[in-house]
Amino acid sequence: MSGGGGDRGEPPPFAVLVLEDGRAFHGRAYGAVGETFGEAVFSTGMTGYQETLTDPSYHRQVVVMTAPHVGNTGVNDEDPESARIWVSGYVVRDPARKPSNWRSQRSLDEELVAQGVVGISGVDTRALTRHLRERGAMRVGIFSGDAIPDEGTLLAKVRKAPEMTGADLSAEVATKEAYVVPAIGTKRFTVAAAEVATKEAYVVPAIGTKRFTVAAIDLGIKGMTPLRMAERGIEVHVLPATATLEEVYAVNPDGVFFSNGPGDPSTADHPVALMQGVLERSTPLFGICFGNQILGRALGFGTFKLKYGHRGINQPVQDRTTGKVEVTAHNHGFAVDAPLDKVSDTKFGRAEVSHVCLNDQVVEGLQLLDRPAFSVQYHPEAAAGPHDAAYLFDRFVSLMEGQRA
Ligand SMILES: NC(=O)CC[C@H](N)C(=O)O
Repeated sequence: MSGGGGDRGEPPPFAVLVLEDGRAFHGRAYGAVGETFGEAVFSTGMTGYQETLTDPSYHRQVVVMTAPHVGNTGVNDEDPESARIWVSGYVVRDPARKPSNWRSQRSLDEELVAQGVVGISGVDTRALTRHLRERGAMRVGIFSGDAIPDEGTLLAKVRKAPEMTGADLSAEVATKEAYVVPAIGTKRFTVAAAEVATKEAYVVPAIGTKRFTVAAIDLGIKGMTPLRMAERGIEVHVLPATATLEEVYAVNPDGVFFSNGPGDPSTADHPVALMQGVLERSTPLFGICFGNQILGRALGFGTFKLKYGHRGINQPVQDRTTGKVEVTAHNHGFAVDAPLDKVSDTKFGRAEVSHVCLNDQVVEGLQLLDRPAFSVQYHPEAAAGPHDAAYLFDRFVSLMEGQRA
C-alpha cells in the first residue's frame, strides 16, 4: 500500500494525527499505512530530508517538516546517514507527485513504504508547528487506513506511548560491534555489522597518510562524522555505546570522540562515566550533540528539556572564543545547564561555555581550559546543512597535535 506521492489514480487512505493534548489534524496516508507513535518535533530544514530521516538521533520522534514540499528530489543510496530510517513517523504538507533529480533512484513515498514508516500528508504543518512552539514538544500518534477508531480511542493510545523525558535510547541505535573507518586513502569505507553506520557508498576523496587514531563512541553516530575525521587523516575506530575504558584504550587512541544520539542525556550514565575516565587521562576529547550533553554531565552540570528544541539547518551560533557567528545544523531537544557569564570550576579544572545559540542563548558548546577537551551541541559534520562549523574537526586535530608536541 502506498501513500501520498505518486501518480496513481486512487487517493491514499485517510489518516489522522492526534497530539497528546487532544488536538487532531486530518490528512492522507504518506508512506506506510498503519499506526505509529513518538514525540512530535518540527524541523525547519528546507533540504536534506534523507539525512533527517536516517539520523539515529530522531529515533522515537515523529518529525514535522516545516518546508511545504517534501520529496521533490526523490531518494538515492548516497545520502543516508545510517543504514535505515529512524524517525518513527513523518508529517508533510505537500509531497512531490513526481521526484525529479539526476541522482533520484525512487520516490520518498516508496522508500517510506519499503521501510514501513507511517506518515501523513496534507497536514497544515504551519498550524501544527505553531501549536508545538506554543505548547512544547509532546507525544503524538498517526493512524491511517480504512478503519480508523474514534479520536477518543486514539487519544488514549497516544497518552499511553512512552515519553522522551527519561528515555535511554543510545544502545538501541548504536552499532553492536566495533568497526574501523580508515583514514584518507584510496580505500572505500567498509562497515561491518553496523546497524547504524556509514555505507560503502562513501568514497574517500584524496590520497594522504594516516596521522591519528580516534576511538569514536557510537551513541547513534551519523555516517558523515567519521568521514569528516577520515578526511583529516584520522583512522576512526567506531565502538559500541557500551564500550569500556579498556576497549577504548585498546585501540591506542590519540583522541576520543563521543557522538550524537537519541534520548534523554540524564539517563546516559555509562557514557558519562566512560568520558570521566578519558578526562582523567587527559586524552584529547571531542563531543557532538549528545556528546556535548555528556561532557556537561561529566563536568557536573545538569541537562534539561527544551520546550520544543532546535531542529534544522539554519541556526545562528556564536563561537565565543573567536566572536564569529556561524550558521549551523541542529537536532536537539535537550540542553546543558551551564553558566554563560563565568568560568566554572569543575573536577576536571576550569570549564566555560564556548558557543551559544543567538536565537535563545542556549548553551551550544563547552570547553575545558586545563585539559584538551571540548564539545558542541550542534552538527559541524553538517549532512545536511552549511559547512561553517567544519573548523571544529580541525580544532580536534590541533588538540591531538598539541598532545604529541
Ligand atoms: N542529535 C543529538 O545528539 C540529540 C541529543 C539528545 N537526544 C537531544 O535530543 O537533545
